[in-house]
Amino acid sequence: FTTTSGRVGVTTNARRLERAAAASTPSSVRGKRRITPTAVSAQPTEKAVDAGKDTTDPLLLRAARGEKVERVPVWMMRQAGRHIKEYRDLVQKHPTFRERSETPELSTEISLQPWRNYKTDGVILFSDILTPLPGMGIDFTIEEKAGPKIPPMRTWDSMKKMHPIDPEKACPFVGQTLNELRGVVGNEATVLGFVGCPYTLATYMVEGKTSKEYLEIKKMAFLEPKLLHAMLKSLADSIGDYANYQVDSGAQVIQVFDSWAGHLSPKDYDTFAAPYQRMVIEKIKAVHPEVPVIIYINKSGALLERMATSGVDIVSLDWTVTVPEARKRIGDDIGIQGNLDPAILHGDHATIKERTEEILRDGGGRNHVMNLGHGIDAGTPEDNAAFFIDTVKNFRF
Ligand SMILES: Cc1c2[nH]c(c1CCC(=O)O)Cc1[nH]c(c(CCC(=O)O)c1C)Cc1[nH]c(c(CCC(=O)O)c1C)Cc1[nH]c(c(C)c1CCC(=O)O)C2
Repeated sequence: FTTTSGRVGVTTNARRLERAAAASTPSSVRGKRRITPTAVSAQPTEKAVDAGKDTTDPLLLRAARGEKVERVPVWMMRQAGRHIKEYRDLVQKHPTFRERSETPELSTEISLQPWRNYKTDGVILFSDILTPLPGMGIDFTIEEKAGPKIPPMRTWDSMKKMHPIDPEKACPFVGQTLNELRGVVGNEATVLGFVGCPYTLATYMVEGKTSKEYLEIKKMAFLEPKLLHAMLKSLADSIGDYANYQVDSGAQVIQVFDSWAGHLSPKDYDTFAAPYQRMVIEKIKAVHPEVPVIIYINKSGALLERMATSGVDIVSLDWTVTVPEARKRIGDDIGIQGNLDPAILHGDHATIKERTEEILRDGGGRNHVMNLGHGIDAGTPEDNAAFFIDTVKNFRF
């Protein structure tokens, strides 16, 4: 694949768009594009599509397209949620995660909290990677302490209840929230949608909960690979449709999380994770070639080259590699997101500033979106999160 070419900015973007256009059938597919009722007022999406490079578009969106920008944009993974006191107060009144994430008024308010408090360049939908599962016939609950719970699916019989998603029917609250967010933030920030990739979703379905060793899904991979492949394929089809529904409803960038794929050996990653990531990404690019896609995997230091060839526009780094190391390995043409260790936000301001600016200098201000290397820790002082965002916004080369 491509290595350092020295071509940056608009040229890179033009090439990306060419590649994306070649991989799709724009007019016929767009003609059939599903415009949902909630998407009707989301006009800016259409404008961005048609205008291509539009300087009135928000900073993060332009940077994610590979355009030259006036400063590096910044947001934080898992920024909406538990590290914010306003959110924890809201949890008292609305105790279940599903209520908070499936009621548009609540999820809109929670999505906006970090934007109002810190003026982040990105506003991410408050939801979860598991949110679309009931729409595929798989129910889940989230226990505040223990996390997600799903009746484990380990047999062909358990697969019988799985069916393709109809996102508009299954998750209208997601469409409404995204549409509302676009209306509120206008061009002042970029609205991000997100999905979980099939392998990571399957870890929750097969294990039934969060896991450390992933032994049940690995047993399935080695004892009943056909069953796991059937599950992953079914997930990929639905998740691709669900991601497109988010874009139709107003999401301007999509981040795909394959958080736990870093636990696989290279051979198993290539067998059980990569092909299904690609199916999701191709499904998005076939309908929305202009929408930047970001991929995140935890403990992904060994996987950078594989992530860069998944069809995405941006590789989100965890903190186990430096930006220059990543650049050497994946070239200058692809975007990089990250990669401050979230634990550094527990440090003092001098340390936060030093480590943040080091990454910004390493990123060179091109094809770079500043972020953490994983989600913000729940115990992070809000003042430190604010200081991190300000540090990035005040930095100049
Ligand atoms: C705790 C948990 C949930 N769901 C999940 C967990 C992790 C459990 C584990 O370690 O195995 C699974 C999950 N959810 C999300 C991911 C991918 C990101 C990652 O690697 O952390 C993963 C792996 C995205 C998310 N999950 C959530 C968002 C919200 C948007 C954001 O702020 O980024 C995203 C992108 C929100 C979420 N999701 C959940 C809660 C209770 C909350 C809100 C409170 C909070 O934890 O901040 C349930």
